[in-house]
Amino acid sequence: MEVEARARASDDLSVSPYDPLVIEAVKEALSFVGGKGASVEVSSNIPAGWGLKSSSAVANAVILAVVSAYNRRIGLIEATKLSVRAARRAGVTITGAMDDASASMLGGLTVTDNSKDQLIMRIPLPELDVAILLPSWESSRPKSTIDASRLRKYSEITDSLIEILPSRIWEAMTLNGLLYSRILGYKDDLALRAIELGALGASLSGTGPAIAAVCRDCSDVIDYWSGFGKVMRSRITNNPAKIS
Ligand SMILES: Nc1ncnc2c1ncn2[C@@H]1O[C@H](COP(=O)(O)OP(=O)(O)O)[C@@H](O)[C@H]1O
Ligand SMILES: O=C(O)C1=C[C@@H](OP(=O)(O)O)[C@@H](O)[C@H](O)C1
Repeated sequence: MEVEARARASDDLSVSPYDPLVIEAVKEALSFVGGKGASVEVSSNIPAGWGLKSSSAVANAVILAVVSAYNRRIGLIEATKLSVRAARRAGVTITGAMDDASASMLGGLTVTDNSKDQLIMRIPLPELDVAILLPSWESSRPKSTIDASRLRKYSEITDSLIEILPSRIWEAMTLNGLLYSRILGYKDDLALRAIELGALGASLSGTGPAIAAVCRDCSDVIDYWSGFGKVMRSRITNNPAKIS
């Protein structure tokens, strides 16, 4: 799944689609390069508002495109920090989501402290098969519908799963997903069924409602999940964001 942003330096600001996050990301990049304006177009095949952190990928792509339109260079971690700031300003995140933004920017698995916008570790992953289900009875949800203060009450438990990394990544994914499904009121039976069908890990994705499974071969999970909504197939990547 990919986001592409094309940018041209200009004297004013024009963005397509016209979206608060895209505007905030352009502004962050302009303030980094000291530029006046940019014309930016974004295209993405990541469904927005399903827990797949489409916003991190969009903000990352916009930052890199605008910086490069001004013929400037930026480190990927610094670019991620600008992207997180844009996401906070646009109100599309609870914590800033440095975890998701850095994973999208750097590839692989990243562990972060979102309260400090700090990258703690990056772990390369086997480039396994991934199934994603958008359940037909659910719909996309804005982040503002989530009670962040209630989620924070579980942070000791979710943080404890970091201790089983890097050896037990898929188990941590599954346990984290079970807990978040329960807290946020989603059914967890389809993730559990994926485990029974051979997935290494299966879980609510982010704050949902999408569900994701990681497998050596997700064909059986995809056949089963197809009866419950739209299934997308992807692959884990360790590749960083590309500037071309
Ligand atoms: N293709 C896109 N073009 C422009 N903005 C997008 C696009 N996809 C996502 N976004 C931005 O990301 C936001 C959704 O992100 P978010 O609420 O974090 O949901 P999720 O992480 O579940 O995808 C949208 O409101 C929009 O600001
Ligand atoms: O907004 C946030 O701070 C977060 C949202 C979640 O992602 P989604 O937006 O994809 O649900 C989650 O994965 C991430 O760790 C933190």
